[in-house]
Amino acid sequence: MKNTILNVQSVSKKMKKRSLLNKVSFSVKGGGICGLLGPNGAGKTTLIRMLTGLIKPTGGQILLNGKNIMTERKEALKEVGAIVESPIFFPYMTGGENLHNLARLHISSKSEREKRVCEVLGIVGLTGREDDKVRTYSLGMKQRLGIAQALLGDPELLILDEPANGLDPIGVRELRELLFKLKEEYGKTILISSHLLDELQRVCDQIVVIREGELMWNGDLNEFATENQNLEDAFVELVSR
Ligand SMILES: Nc1ncnc2c1ncn2[C@@H]1O[C@H](COP(=O)(O)OP(=O)(O)OP(=O)(O)O)[C@@H](O)[C@H]1O
Repeated sequence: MKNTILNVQSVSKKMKKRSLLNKVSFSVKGGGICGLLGPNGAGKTTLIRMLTGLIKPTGGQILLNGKNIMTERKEALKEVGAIVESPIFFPYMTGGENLHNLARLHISSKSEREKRVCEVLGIVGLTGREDDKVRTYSLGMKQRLGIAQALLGDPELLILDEPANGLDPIGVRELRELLFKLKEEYGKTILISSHLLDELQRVCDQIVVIREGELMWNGDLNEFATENQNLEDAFVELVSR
């Protein structure tokens, strides 16, 4: 039985008396890829911002690999690496320099830092391009550099908010292959939010759907999208009810 890496327990967020999320609960087991779906304004980014410690829930609990994000914040946040909205870089620095800068937050020893930067460049397929300035990178390369940044601290859970947005078909395929590699070779657990439902259907084991801040579905992809109904049809039917 695999450990639960992400446990969202009755999480709510209210802002200015408005309910953005209302008692949302679900969990994600280790080594799985979970798709977070919902129409525009459903609350996906709000949830992701809470899972990465950028904002606080107004109710409920979030456990990252068993650590409570509110009471054990530092330890809990070590378990997660994320790209929220777009990855942030210094465009006039090289990909390698961007990674080295960020690695200082995670690793104090210079030689260990250099080793980890080399490793993450290899994982995301950017070895050989680390001395090029980020402004010369394609969007696909920038997304992979963003994933390399998220991997620096070797987190159990990777959270990617709409990582495939704007990528061409080759970039989408490379991202897909990278996600499989992270899951299968490195044992990472991945939570991915996207509106590209065909793509989610190819990569996910689990699906979570929210609408207007409410949990609509949580379960195996194969239970949600059956042989007769693809993910897009099942999603549209669910959120149109
Ligand atoms: N700081 C804020 N103050 C008030 N309302 C907010 C704030 N941030 C987000 N919202 C509202 O919360 C709701 C959920 O927004 P959120 O960005 O989480 O949705 P989403 O599911 O990520 O949407 P999309 O698919 O369009 O990215 C929206 O109605 C949004 O207008």
